[in-house]
Amino acid sequence: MKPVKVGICGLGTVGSGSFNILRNNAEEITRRVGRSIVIEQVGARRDNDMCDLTGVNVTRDIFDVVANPEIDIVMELIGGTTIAKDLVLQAIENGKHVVTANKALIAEHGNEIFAKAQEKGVMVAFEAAVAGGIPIIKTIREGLSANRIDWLAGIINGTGNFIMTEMSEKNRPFSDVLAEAQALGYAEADPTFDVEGIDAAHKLTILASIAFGIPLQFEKTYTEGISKITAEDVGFAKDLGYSIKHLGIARRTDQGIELRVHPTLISKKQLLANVNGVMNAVMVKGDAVGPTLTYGAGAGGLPTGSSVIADVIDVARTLTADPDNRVPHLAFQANSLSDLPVLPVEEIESGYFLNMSIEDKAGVLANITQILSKNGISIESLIQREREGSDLVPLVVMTHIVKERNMNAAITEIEALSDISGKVQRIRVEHLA
Ligand SMILES: NC(=O)C1=CN([C@@H]2O[C@H](COP(=O)(O)OP(=O)(O)OC[C@H]3O[C@@H](n4cnc5c(N)ncnc54)[C@H](O)[C@@H]3O)[C@@H](O)[C@H]2O)C=CC1
Ligand SMILES: N[C@@H](CC=O)C(=O)O
Ligand code: NA
Repeated sequence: MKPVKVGICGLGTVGSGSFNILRNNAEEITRRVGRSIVIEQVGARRDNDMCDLTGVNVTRDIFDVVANPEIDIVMELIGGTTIAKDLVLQAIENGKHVVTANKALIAEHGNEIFAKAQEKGVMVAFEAAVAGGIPIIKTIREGLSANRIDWLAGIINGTGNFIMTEMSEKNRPFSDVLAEAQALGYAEADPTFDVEGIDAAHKLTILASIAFGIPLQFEKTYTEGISKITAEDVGFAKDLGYSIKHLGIARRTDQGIELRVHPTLISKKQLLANVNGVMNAVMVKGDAVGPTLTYGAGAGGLPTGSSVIADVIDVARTLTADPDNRVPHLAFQANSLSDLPVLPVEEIESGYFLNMSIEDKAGVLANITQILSKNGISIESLIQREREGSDLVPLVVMTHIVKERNMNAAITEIEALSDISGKVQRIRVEHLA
């Protein structure tokens, strides 16, 4: 059989990892596909020392790749949402299948891209876009397709988890760990995407769409990063039996879909609480299967390349299939997507960990508990400690589950008390059962 011909656009961390996997595992891949997959052309601004480009047709203009009539599959590995969007739309227009690792592109422009791909009868595959090397898209879209998915929750940013782990286990400064994550190729081109939760929000947007059959709605995803978490928060959480993890959570409720990314306290007994470093893990709860957990490297050239090339293989195997019989891009048939609303964050329900600095005098604690009770919030546990050399002492309150709106009202009232210094630190708590 004729070989399948691919064109690689972008030869950075993921591009070079994918290039080397295709080269090094060529024989295994041919045995799996039934024909070989060859690199017809590479579009790169510059060569990459990690790749032996001897004999490879290299162009400095990535649009040469999408125009190349020999190429069946275009791999978009440049990142960003401007040139990458033009490139992918042009590839589709030219009848090429596309494999991408670009979560920002899929989360923000996927609805348009998939509509165009459907019109043209081509596939756009994006396993590498969520949780790097973990086959989570395939797991939800195919492995769990018999289930009504109730919720999913995951550690879906490797850089953030690496930073949190190194800071809490080795007391390393934030900026050092971030610099190391960048050197290792884990971070986004703009690392605030990792640190402020934007990258995780892109990924959660995609996961929620394929789990619940809703259009991609990145702009409605509630997003908080890890930058405001202090060593004191981590210490108190530990004393209470919890770890703080940056989670993406998507949950179906009677009112709609909760879609949120934020630091979260989870019991140390949860498997997720023990996912450290660059590793990612996603729990998915289906009505038939119950809870499942998928775990693996969330970033890095070879792990991410593993997902990119798995997609290339999938596309190569189904090149000749009738487009109507392929797995739909968003797991559900495009004309069967649901208009379930994404809930505003005030409507979500959660437990809360509150950490505040209060004056060490009679009556303050009573005022705080009264405000909480007035807003329908019941306390699960409470820690008050001395702080050496200060009249202000930390007070930590853990609450039972309550609506975010009630918690907002209580925090506003507490912050207005004269015996409270500064803001109340609020971290949500999840029990994931
Ligand atoms: N690094 C990682 O672990 C992961 C990255 N991703 C995604 O994969 C994509 C690529 O990321 P990385 O490989 O980390 O980035 P990178 O910055 O290492 O590589 C991107 C490459 O594309 C090239 N490039 C950009 N614009 C170009 C243009 N117009 N013409 C030619 N070359 C161009 C750059 O020169 C660079 O070599 C991004 O969408 C990223 O979000 C997804 C999962 C994991
Ligand atoms: N910057 C991302 C890369 C993979 O998606 C991360 O750290 O998870
Ligand atoms: Na993946």
